[in-house]
Amino acid sequence: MAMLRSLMALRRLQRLAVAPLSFTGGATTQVLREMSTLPRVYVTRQIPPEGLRILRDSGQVQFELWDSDDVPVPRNELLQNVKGVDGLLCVLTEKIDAELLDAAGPNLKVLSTMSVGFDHLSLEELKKRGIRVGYTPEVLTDAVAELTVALLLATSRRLIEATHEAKTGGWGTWRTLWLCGYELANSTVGILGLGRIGVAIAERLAPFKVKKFIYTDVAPRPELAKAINAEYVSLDELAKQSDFLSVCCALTPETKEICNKDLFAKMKNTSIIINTSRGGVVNQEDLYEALSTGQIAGAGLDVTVPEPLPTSHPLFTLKNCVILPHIASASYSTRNAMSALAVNNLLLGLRGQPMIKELKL
Ligand SMILES: O=CC(=O)O
Repeated sequence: MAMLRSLMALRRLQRLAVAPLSFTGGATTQVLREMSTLPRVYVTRQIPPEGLRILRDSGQVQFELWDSDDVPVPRNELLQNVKGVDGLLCVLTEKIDAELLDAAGPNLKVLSTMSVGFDHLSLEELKKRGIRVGYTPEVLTDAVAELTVALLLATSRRLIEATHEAKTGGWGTWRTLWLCGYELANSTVGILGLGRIGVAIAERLAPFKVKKFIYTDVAPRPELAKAINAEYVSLDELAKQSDFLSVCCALTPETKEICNKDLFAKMKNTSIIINTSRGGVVNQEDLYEALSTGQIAGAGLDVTVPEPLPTSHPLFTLKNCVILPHIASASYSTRNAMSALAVNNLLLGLRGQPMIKELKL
């Protein structure tokens, strides 16, 4: 009888433990923390339903989540909410640094970020503490490549300017050179940082009759380059030869502001730069100068510093600069796949098993 009672109590506990808790620090949360022995997880954002379902159905953890997608968890609350957790699932708006890891304390074993980029994580601090890190590459490659092509065409064929003119009375008679842009046919496309995403972009651009693909990286990547018949060149040559320069590299100390006035000075005045990696790779003051003086023809940016870019930023005043609010991976299927992968990485990590996608620290 006693055994039956404890079994029933355990079942009840498990049900409670896997219910999503959107209250932070309330009495209910406190009671559940005290009752359950399952590993504790904090999720810093309301994640897409696929990931949430896996987390909820796993029965493996008790979790709390910041129940909003519109407002990131304030830093102070985050520091409070991570106290004592075993696992943390974050998105790219959270800075995971020594202060946060100290606030979490020694129980934290696994961090899973719902992003391919990891420049918001202090890898050194994570490594020092023996915390394993999961991330979400590959599942977003198609979406990012697709958006990059869309942004490239919107910029090179001046689509945003054109719809604005059509809507606001600028559309007069058909004119021979009005709203002319640059075409991909017979062009040279340069890729700064050749990885899966760079290859996927090139594969999509090739049918537009691109003449040549070139790329640069820390070293040649012959296996990847072979797939798209791309030639390895220096950064200087990349700047000089590219009609379209697609920035696809990770943000690291080496690539920080690698697109600066020296690089823009080497580019053709008919060239277009597209950045779907991280805003920090581009020096925005130098970019403004290059665009406003006609040193280069246009820029398409999905990423900026800071994000959101203030509406008063000078780059917003330029017709030849198309700015998107960091949406490269924003398709329903991809964001769901990212959330599922992030949750599975977390659960596997907490079980001490290899993650599906784990960063080597
Ligand atoms: O920018 C998006 C990501 O890193 O996933």
